[in-house]
Amino acid sequence: MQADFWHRRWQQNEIGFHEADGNHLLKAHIDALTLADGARVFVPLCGKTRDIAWLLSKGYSVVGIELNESAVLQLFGDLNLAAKPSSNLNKDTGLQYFHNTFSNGLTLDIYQGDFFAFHAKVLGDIDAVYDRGALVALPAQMRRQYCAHLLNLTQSAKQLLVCYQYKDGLIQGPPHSVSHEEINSHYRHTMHIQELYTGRVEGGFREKSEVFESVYLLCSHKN
Ligand SMILES: C[S@@+](CC[C@H](N)C(=O)[O-])C[C@H]1O[C@@H](n2cnc3c(N)ncnc32)[C@H](O)[C@@H]1O
Repeated sequence: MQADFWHRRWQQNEIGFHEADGNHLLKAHIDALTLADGARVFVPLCGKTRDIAWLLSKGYSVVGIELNESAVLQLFGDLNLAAKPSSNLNKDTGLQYFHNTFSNGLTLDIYQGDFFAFHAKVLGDIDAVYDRGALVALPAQMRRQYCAHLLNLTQSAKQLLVCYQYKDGLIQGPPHSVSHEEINSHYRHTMHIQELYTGRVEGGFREKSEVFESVYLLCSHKN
């Protein structure tokens, strides 16, 4: 059901969530993640986000997962890279794998398929998570499962999380409104949650101006 919704969006090119210049909050707050050169950043539900190009340009490797094949092909096309799946469907997960190693040694690994079928051993080691448009893309009943799976997959890696908030019924999600309280309820047991920024979304969404965006830094209690 959910999958059909997203495949239709991509097929009909209804991708208003895609930002031609990437996300300004990532650029403003990346330093909060204190990443080492060459760090590997996981971008769940990545679409064809230009944030991947930006992360690569800053010297980070990127691993992403995206449901829709056309989105993955467009992502590689936008990066002027050949998009050839490296192997057939992974038998355990049903995921296709697209890979590129750049001349500077950075890597881009994109898995195409269902995030909920992704395994920690396929993902490998990562240093941080960047979630923009992933948690907020999912309906309320899936968000708890998403957060639990994300923590599991990434062994509670530190995370930069971008969320939107608006009054009930102002617009029809996605993006869904995800409150600070809800983020606490998903992550506080495992992660320390720091709100780095909240402000109005410039230009609003669908002609509604009362929409706010927030950035959170999540760090495991263990670190
Ligand atoms: C709102 S878009 C955000 C994309 C990207 N993060 C961005 O900021 O442009 C959500 C994306 O999640 C993908 N998606 C939805 N459910 C998914 C799932 N279960 N597994 C993998 N990707 C999924 C959709 O196809 C869509 O491209």
